[in-house]
Amino acid sequence: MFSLTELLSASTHPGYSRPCGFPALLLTAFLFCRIIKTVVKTFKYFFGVRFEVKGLENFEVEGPAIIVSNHQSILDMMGLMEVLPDDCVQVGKKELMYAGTVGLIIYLGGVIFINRKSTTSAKMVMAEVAKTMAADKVKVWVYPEGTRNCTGDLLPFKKGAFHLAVQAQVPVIPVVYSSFTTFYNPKKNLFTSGKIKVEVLPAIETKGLTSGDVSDLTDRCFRTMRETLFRLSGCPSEAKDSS
Ligand SMILES: CCCCCCCCCCCCCCCC(=O)SCCNC(=O)CCNC(=O)[C@H](O)C(C)(C)COP(=O)(O)OP(=O)(O)OC[C@H]1O[C@@H](n2cnc3c(N)ncnc32)[C@H](O)[C@@H]1OP(=O)(O)O
Ligand SMILES: CCCCCCCC/C=C\CCCCCCCC(=O)OC[C@@H](O)COP(=O)(O)O
Repeated sequence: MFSLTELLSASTHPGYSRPCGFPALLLTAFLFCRIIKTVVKTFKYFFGVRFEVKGLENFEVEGPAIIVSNHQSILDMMGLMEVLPDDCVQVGKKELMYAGTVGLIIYLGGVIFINRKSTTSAKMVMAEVAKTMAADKVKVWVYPEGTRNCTGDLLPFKKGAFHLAVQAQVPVIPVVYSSFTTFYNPKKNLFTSGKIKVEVLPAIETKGLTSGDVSDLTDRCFRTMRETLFRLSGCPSEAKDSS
């Protein structure tokens, strides 16, 4: 079994054999994230983006948790830094690691890389995270849509985050960002000034749940987050449901 620290350094290598010392990497990642957070939190003033955050107290669960949120664009990185708990790492696609300096920074920031093209490999990495996140006392942030989506609605959720929560028997904390559609053009990556509402929702417990409950848990989170997305974006859910 590997500690999350080892996994962070080895998750991109088959067999996870790269050895690593005491939690230096994890601690470095947390420290690094704090610095990144401080820097990125200033970006909003240059970009004219405002954040209105509610429900931060819902992060205050005892021990680790899985955080799931909607993922619309690169702008989410600003939104992420507005609320990111200090003891949290993200799950990201492995391609990001090869993105030059940004890749290196993300790597040092503690991102757990998965291969989306190989369910078996992604499941293996996540199973290791499930085993070790309690010992390492970390929260893990997953984008359950599995890709960026700026349509004003949610894509169907992938199940990895929810398997992870059930395997680790830790709560799921949904976080919802209002739609960027009114001020962001994803094709041109252009945006005007705008306000993003963020809501951290109450934790959903998974104690006692088994793999047979994962689909229901996924649906429950999806419905709650979709309702919240429509509410925060000021768009009536009835209209969306009938489309
Ligand atoms: C300069 C600044 C620097 C800053 C430095 C600091 C950090 C700065 C922030 C960086 C931030 C990065 C942000 C990255 C943002 C992305 O990279 S988002 C993209 C990557 N993330 C994801 O894809 C996560 C979501 N995806 C999943 O969870 C997917 O389920 C997986 C694990 C990838 C698998 O993919 P899939 O096969 O397409 O998915 P799915 O249909 O859910 O599963 C297939 C089957 O396997 C089962 N299954 C899935 N997962 C599991 C599992 N874990 N265990 C058992 N069974 C499973 C399912 O139940 C399903 O079976 P059935 O229920 O249908 O029978
Ligand atoms: C355009 C202005 C941008 C302002 C915000 C700058 C914030 C900078 C903070 C950190 C930058 C480095 C982190 C980059 C992480 C990129 C995360 C991302 O969005 O990856 C895409 C991935 O999820 C899904 O990929 P696809 O949608 O499937 O392909």
